[in-house]
Amino acid sequence: MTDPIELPLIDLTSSDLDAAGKAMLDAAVGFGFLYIDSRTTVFSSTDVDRTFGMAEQFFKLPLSDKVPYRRGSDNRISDPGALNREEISKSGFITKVIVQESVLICRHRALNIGELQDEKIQQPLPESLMSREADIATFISLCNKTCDQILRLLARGLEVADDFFASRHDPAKGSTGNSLRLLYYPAAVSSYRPDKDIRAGAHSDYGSITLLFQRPGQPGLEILTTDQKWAPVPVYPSDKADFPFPPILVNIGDMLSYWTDGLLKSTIHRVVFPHDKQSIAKPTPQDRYSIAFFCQPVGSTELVPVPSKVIAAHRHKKQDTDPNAIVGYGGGASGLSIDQHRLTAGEHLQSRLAATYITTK
Ligand SMILES: O=C(O)CCC(=O)C(=O)O
Ligand SMILES: [Fe+2]
Repeated sequence: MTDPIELPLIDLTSSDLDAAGKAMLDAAVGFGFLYIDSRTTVFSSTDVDRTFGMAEQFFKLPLSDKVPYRRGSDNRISDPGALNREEISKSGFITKVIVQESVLICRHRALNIGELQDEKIQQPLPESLMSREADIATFISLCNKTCDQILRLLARGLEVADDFFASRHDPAKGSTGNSLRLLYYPAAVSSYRPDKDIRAGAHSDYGSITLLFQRPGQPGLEILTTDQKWAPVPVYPSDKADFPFPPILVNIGDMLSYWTDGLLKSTIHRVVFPHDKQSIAKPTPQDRYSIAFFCQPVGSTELVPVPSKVIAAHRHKKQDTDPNAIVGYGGGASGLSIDQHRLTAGEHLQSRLAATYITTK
């Protein structure tokens, strides 16, 4: 097995914005993944613990109470009924999914909460969550604030206006398709097949950035390194400080990678049953809970070229090795989709969602 990966730990409150922007950009270019130091975020440990508490309460409901909240085609309605049944086929993901077999069983349960409107939940949810609407709204607004801080630092690193990305992700400007996903990965059971079973299959995320909250002692995420090896991502970085809660793991999604002509990496990742913790031969196979927040631009945002010299330099370098590469200023190749109109963020997301979910009745 590959050694755990050492990801950079980024401080969101640094007064040296140029240095913080450069550190953020280097991590996004080098790994596509990074930690945000939880001592420097807008979240308190109470905000995080409370949301995990809601997730535990929800996933402990009897199955019959959860089935009505299965996901609809708009990616908003929840999906907890997909108990061990979510299937990802070889053709399911457009290019990036890696599966050993045509069908892989992903052992997780997820509840997607779509964008709120006026702090109100827009989908049916069980009473135990509906009654916590204000807490959910608070958590989502802290996630949005964190994404805003990250996008500003990335813009600083790319040497464009600080609000280049942030203003295009402002939920006040229109619907974004942002979503909060509560995830539960049950511990291995006796029928667990170490060579076949996986908790979440290999994939890249679709949007701009994803925030991932994890629990102490519940690892499982792995990323595919440039030499095509799976490297575990520890819940805590090796220089373990006194964090109030595990650092927020951030990864770049396909859209931001496309938008920056591939400079920022949308890295393939998966969730496994870590052998040391999850083998059923061990006395206590463990559950894993995580919370993901998927951040996207306002749907109508045209993925216009990013006027960044850093991206231009990256493209020129690519062109040196491939004379047919198109040189531009961000925007994904020439910034135009195949039918020659500028792709919007909403179109980009819909094309990925449509290709991913297979209805399994
Ligand atoms: O739960 C995790 O650790 C990762 C989840 C994930 O990658 C996803 O939902 O896209
Ligand atoms: Fe993911």
